[in-house]
Amino acid sequence: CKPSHLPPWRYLSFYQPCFKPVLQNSFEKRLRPHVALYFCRTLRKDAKSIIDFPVQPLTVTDIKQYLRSKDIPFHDGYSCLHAPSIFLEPAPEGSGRENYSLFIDKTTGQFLCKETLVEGSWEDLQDCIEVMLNEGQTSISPNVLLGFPESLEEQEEREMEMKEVQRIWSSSVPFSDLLEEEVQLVKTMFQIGKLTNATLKKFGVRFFKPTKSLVFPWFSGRDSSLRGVKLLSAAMKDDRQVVYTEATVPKVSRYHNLFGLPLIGRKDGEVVLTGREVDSMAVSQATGLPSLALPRGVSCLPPILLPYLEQFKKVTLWLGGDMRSWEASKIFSRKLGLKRCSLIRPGEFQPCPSEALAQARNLVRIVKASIPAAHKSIVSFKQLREDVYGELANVEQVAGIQWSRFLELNRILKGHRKGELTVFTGPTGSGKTTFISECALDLCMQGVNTLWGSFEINNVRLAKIMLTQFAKQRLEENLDQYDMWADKFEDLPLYFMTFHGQQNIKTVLDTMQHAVYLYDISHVIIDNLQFMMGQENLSLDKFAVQDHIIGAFRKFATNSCCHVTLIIHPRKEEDDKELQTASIFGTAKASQEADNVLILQEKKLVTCPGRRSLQVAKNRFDGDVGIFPLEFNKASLTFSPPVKGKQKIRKVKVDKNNSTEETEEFELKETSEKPVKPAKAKTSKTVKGSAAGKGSTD
Ligand SMILES: Nc1ncnc2c1ncn2[C@@H]1O[C@H](COP(=O)(O)OP(=O)(O)OP(=O)(O)O)[C@@H](O)[C@H]1O
Repeated sequence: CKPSHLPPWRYLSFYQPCFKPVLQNSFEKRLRPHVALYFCRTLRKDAKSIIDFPVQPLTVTDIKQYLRSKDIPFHDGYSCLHAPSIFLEPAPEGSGRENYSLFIDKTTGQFLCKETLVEGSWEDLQDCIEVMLNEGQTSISPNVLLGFPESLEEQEEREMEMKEVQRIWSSSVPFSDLLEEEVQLVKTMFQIGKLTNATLKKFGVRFFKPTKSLVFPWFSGRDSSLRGVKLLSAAMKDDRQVVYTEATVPKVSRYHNLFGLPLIGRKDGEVVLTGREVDSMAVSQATGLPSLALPRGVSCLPPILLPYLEQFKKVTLWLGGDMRSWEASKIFSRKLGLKRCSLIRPGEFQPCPSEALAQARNLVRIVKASIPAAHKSIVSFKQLREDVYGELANVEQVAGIQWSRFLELNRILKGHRKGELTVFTGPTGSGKTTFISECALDLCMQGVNTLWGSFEINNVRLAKIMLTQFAKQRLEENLDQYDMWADKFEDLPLYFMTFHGQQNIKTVLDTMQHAVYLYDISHVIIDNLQFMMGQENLSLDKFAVQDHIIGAFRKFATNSCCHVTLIIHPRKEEDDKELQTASIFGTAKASQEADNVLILQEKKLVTCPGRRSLQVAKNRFDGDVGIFPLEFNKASLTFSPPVKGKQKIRKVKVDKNNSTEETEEFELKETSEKPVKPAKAKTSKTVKGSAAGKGSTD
C-alpha cells in the first residue's frame, strides 16, 4: 500500500526498483520477529516486509550522465563525485566560494551532504533533484527526505542511547584531573606509557572509573557535538594475561566515528589511517601527521566514511602489525583508490604504531618507507620477496582463521583463508546446510563478515538454525532465553541475500560484489549451485552452464579476496557407496577450480543413524587431506566430534580419481606435522601431499 506519510514524489521512489538485494543486519531489522514466531512468541517489533528486488546495478557512468542531464556540475574524486549541495543555498556569484559539499559514492550512488549531514540513497537524491528542478528552485529543504519516521520504540532506543553517552561522558575524567599516580597506572594498564598527557588531551580521551575504561569520544565533524563514545576496558585473564575489550554507544553497527576527525584541517592533504585509537594518537604524537582511526578496526571500512577521506591526496594505511591487518589494508585501499594509497607492511621492525612508539622506533621513517598500493600485473621476485618472507615468518596467520568448533578441520585444512573457493557436497538431505551453517557461524563469531545466499531454504528458517546452533540448545524449550540469545546474535557481522528459488548468476554476483563493497564481506556461502542453473542459456548443455557458473565464482573469490563456499549436489550414486570428488554433479571443472573439496559422507547405520564423516578430498593450500567423524546433536543442530575413544580410526585409500574407501590394503601415511593450534584431537587420519592436494585429481 502507499505509504501515506510520504510526499507524492516519494511514492515513485518507493516503487522504483532499486539495488537493495542485500539485507543490512537483517536479523536485527527483519528476521528477528519472524524467527521469534518460529519459537511461538509474540512479536517484539513489527515485521517490516520490504521486498528487495535487484535490477541492473548502478555504474559511475549512469550517475555522471544523470548529473550532466540535469546541468549539475561535479568533480571526479577518489571514491565519490563531488557536487554543489542542493540542500544549501548556492554561494552568491562572484563570491569565489564554491560549496562542493555533496558527496556521491561512485559505486552505490549513496550520498552525503557534509554541511547538513543529510544522507540517502541514489534514488532519494534523484527524487530531490527532480522536485527541486520541477519547482524551479535552486535548493531544497533536507526535510523532504524524512522518509519513514522512526517507530516509537526506535526513537526511545535512540534517546536512551544518547542519555547513556552523556552519562558516561560527563562522569568520566580528563587525564588532567587524575592524580599523577593514577595516570601512570592507567597508562601501564593500557600499555600507552609513551603517550603524553598532551596527546591524550588533544584527542579528548578520558577515563571512566566505574569500569576502569579509556573513553574515546565521537564528535560530529560539523558542530563538534558529542555523538557517541567507545570504551576500552582491560581485564586480567588467568592472572597472567591482560585482555582488552571494546564497547560502543551507540551500538557498533551505528558507530561511525573516524577518531581524530575534529583535528583534521581543511587543507590537510595527507593522512595515516590506523585500526585503533591508541595507534592514531601514537602516529600523531611521533610524526605530527594527521591520523584517523577506523571505528571497527580491520574488520570493515563502511562506505559512509569515504566522503570524509576524499580531501586526502595521500592515504597511508597502517592498520596493525599482523597479517590480518595487512590483508585488510590491501582490501581497503581498493575502496579508497589504489593510486593515492600506500601501505605499511607488518614485520618485526614495523609493528603497530603504539607498539612502535613503545619500542622507541622511528615512526617517521616507517611511514616514509610505506609501499604504493597500486601494483603492476607483472612483478619480479624482488617485488615479491617481502611477501614471501611475510608468508614464511607468519605461518599460523597465513593458514587463516581457525575454527573453534571444528578442530579437526584446522588440523587438515589449516584454516579458513580469503580468496579461496570451497566446493561442498554430500548426499541429499544428509545435513549439508546444517553443517555448513555451523561452520560459517563459527567463523562469523570470530569476526568473519559473512553473506548467505540461501536459495533453497528461506532466510527465516536458516536464521533459526543458526540461532539454535549459536545458543547450542533447543530454544523452543527455553523461550525465556530467546531475547538474550537474539540480542547477542544480532551483533554478528552476518548478512543474507534476499533471493529464493532460481536466480540468474549475474544478479547473484552483482549482489555479492555490492555486499563486499558495503560490508567488507569475506565469506559468501551459496546454497546451492543448482539454483542458478535454470536461468542460464538453454542452448548450452547443462554441464557447460555449470562450468561457466563455477568459473564465475572462482573469479569472484580471487578478484574480491573473498572466500566462496559453494554447495553442489552430487550425482545419484548407489545408496551404499561413499561419494568421491568425481561424484560431484557435472564435469571435473568443479574440483579443478576449487581450492578445497569437502564431502559430507553419510553412513547409514541402524545403531547410529545421525553419524556422518567429513572428508577433505582436496586442499590446495598444503595438500593434506583426510576424513573425520561428526556426531549430530539434534537438539542444538550442531555437529561435534564424538566423545574420545569411542570411534574407530579409519584407514583411507586415495586412488587416482581421488576416491576414498575404507581398506586394509593401503598403508596410510600419517602427517608428521604437529596439529595447528588449538587442534588437539587425534581422531582422524591425514594423508600428506596426496595427488588431490596438488590439484592433479582432475
Ligand atoms: N546428521 C544428521 N542426522 C539426522 N538428521 C540430520 C543430520 N544432519 C541434519 N539433519 C536434519 O536433516 C534435515 C535436512 O538437513 P539439511 O537441510 O541440512 O540437509 P541438506 O543435505 O542440505 O539437504 P538438501 O540435499 O535438500 O540440500 C534437517 O531437518 C536437519 O536438522
